[in-house]
Amino acid sequence: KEKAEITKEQQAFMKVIVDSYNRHQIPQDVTKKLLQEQYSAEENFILLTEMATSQVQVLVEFTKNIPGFLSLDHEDQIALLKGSAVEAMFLRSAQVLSTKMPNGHTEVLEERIRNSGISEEFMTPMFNFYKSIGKLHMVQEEQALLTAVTILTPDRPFVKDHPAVERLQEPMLEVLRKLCALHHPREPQYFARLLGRLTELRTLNHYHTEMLTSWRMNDQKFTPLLCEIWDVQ
Ligand SMILES: CC(C)NC(=O)n1c(-c2ccccc2)cc2c1CN(S(=O)(=O)c1cccs1)CC2
Repeated sequence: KEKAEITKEQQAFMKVIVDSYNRHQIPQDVTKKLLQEQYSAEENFILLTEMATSQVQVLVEFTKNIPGFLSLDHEDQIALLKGSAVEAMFLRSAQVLSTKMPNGHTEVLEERIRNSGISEEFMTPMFNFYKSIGKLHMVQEEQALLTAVTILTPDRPFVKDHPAVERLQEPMLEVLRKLCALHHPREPQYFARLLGRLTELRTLNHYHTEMLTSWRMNDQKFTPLLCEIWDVQ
């Protein structure tokens, strides 16, 4: 019985992460811009650059609030951020798309993303991922914890102290497991399905690297922050 109950300290721990997750939303005006009048592919690209840049800023703030993160080795902190930035961006994108929007808005948003200079071959895996996340109907706490679990993945490139990262990720996974049981009582495999999405997310890293090189061809500009976090230029 006690295995299923979320303890008092787990509640407090989760509250810190969920509050931080909710506090660091992407400014609605940026998403609103994507929904306004017709844009050219170039303008859509610039809007996505703006959104992705602001999401990285939000990601850094959220990560700093993860209990214990700031006591990790500083170089490992950077390695975790850089290693998870693209996955966190796709996870956030999926969450934005799966949030209830006024009818028609999701389609417009999809249209803008499809017409932003991203080659067709990356659209399919990207939108498949968005759909597979949408089908899970995650509650906010699950979204926040899944993002924190993604950031605290010990086997990122250049991470030196794996055990220290595992020690932070484990309690997150434990709370996430209990949350899944609590919010999806009729789906005993829900937690496993959630973690399965993280595997799908990793494949998007590869597509993203390919996207970047294809963009480099027709000299699309990124912001200094995106270049820094993605190791481009
Ligand atoms: C919410 C934010 C984080 N999402 C976002 O910026 N999106 C979204 C997106 C998805 C659903 C709703 C709203 C937007 C689709 C794509 C991106 C960014 N990337 S990118 O970072 O590779 C990029 C390419 C060119 C410049 S930046 C490309 C694909």
